[in-house]
Amino acid sequence: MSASHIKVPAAGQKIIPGQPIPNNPIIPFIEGDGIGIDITPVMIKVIDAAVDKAYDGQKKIHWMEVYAGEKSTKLYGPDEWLPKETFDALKEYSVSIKGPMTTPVGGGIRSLNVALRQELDLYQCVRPVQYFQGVPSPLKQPELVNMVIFRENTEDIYAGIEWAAQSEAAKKVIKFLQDEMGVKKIRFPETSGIGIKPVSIEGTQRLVRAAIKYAIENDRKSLTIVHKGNIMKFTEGLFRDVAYKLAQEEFGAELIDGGPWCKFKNPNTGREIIVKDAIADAFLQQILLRPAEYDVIACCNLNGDYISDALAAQVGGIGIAPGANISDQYACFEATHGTAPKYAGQDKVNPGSLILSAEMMLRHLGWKEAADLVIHSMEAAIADKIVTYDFARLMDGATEVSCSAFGDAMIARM
Ligand SMILES: NC(=O)C1=CN([C@@H]2O[C@H](COP(=O)(O)OP(=O)(O)OC[C@H]3O[C@@H](n4cnc5c(N)ncnc54)[C@H](OP(=O)(O)O)[C@@H]3O)[C@@H](O)[C@H]2O)C=CC1
Ligand SMILES: O=C(O)CCC(=O)C(=O)O
Ligand SMILES: [Mg+2]
Repeated sequence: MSASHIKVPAAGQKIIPGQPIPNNPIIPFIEGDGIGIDITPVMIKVIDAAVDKAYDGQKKIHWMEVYAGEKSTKLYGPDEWLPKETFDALKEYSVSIKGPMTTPVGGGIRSLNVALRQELDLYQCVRPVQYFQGVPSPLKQPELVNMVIFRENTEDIYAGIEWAAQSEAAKKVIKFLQDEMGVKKIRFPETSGIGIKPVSIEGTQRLVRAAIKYAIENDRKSLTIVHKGNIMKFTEGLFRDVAYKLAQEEFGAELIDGGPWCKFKNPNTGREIIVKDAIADAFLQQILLRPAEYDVIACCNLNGDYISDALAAQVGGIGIAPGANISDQYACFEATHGTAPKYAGQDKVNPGSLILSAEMMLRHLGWKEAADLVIHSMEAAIADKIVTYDFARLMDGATEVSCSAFGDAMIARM
């Protein structure tokens, strides 16, 4: 067994699900690879300042570093990408935040990000996409973009069940498909890699249920089920059908003009919530041309990955796109973007995405006042045109500042 490297902060208290949030919670964080080294300390500094200011020193997060990715291999040993004590800490302390982690393309290790989501069963990937006044955008009316993506986070082709072309395993699977399943459509069976796309009724139900509850609690006007069910009938098509059925059976939605669209009244506000669907390719053009028509989005894992970055681009890019991975017990907050390796260690990139992920975390803890301060100070810095390179290159008259200076500009405006 490898040595322990996690130092538990002496003064903090554990968050225990179902119990009130202590004033001094211990929050584990993973610094992350690549630009993790730049954005994570800035996020911590900004969040500490917001909490201190909002609660006059009465509340304080006790950050506890836990290790994954490249940093972990240096501490624990060359093959220790996700040590057991990291998993254990993320579970034990229940609310955490992480920087991005590298996944090599083609070969090498499988995604540590995906492994974490699977191991903790963080089945909801929640990514709000909203416009901040003054942010550069390719849209004429970016203020019309206000969506929240609920991406299924544990299933789909993203789960990484696949076999390399020409491997014994791929040959075996292809032979099984041909001999026992009557499959005749594999165009080049000798040289095909094979991937499996599991999409389940339970997995879809729990994700869509969470999305609809969110729509109710936040008085949103519609839920759009985004899928490619015309082509992948028994996976993406299943996702669509199960989502509609759940809206009807659990939330009392009634068909509109014979369906499949349906609607129900928000029990809290009496406002109608429309449940509709869109095929993923057409959806990607609609969100550019008619963003106001979309609100809460529910989709399978891979579609959610693509939609997240595409939508982020409409309101400033992935430098400012936050996210949360949530289960019924645990929550692990993380930016939408990756490790942007060419910028690593340059104190250059936008820390906004991770800061806004932490802002979601503050709201999750019920620390609304501190979360509001984060939003207001970011809006104020952007309004003063003090921005990192990604915004500066698209804005007239902007002052380009470093990653850490942007954090300081936020703190100065709290
Ligand atoms: N959850 C996670 O941990 C994720 C991990 N990854 C991993 O990250 C690695 C790199 O992936 P890659 O495809 O390059 O995608 P990245 O998201 O890392 O970066 C793509 C581009 O997005 C822009 N960008 C990203 N982050 C920021 C930021 N904070 N501020 C400003 N601009 C930013 C940059 O654009 P520009 O060049 O125009 O300046 C960058 O080159 C891969 O190994 C991938 O698997 C990817 C996504 C999520
Ligand atoms: O795990 C990775 O490397 C990529 C993950 C990703 O792009 C995402 O979850 O949005
Ligand atoms: Mg992605």
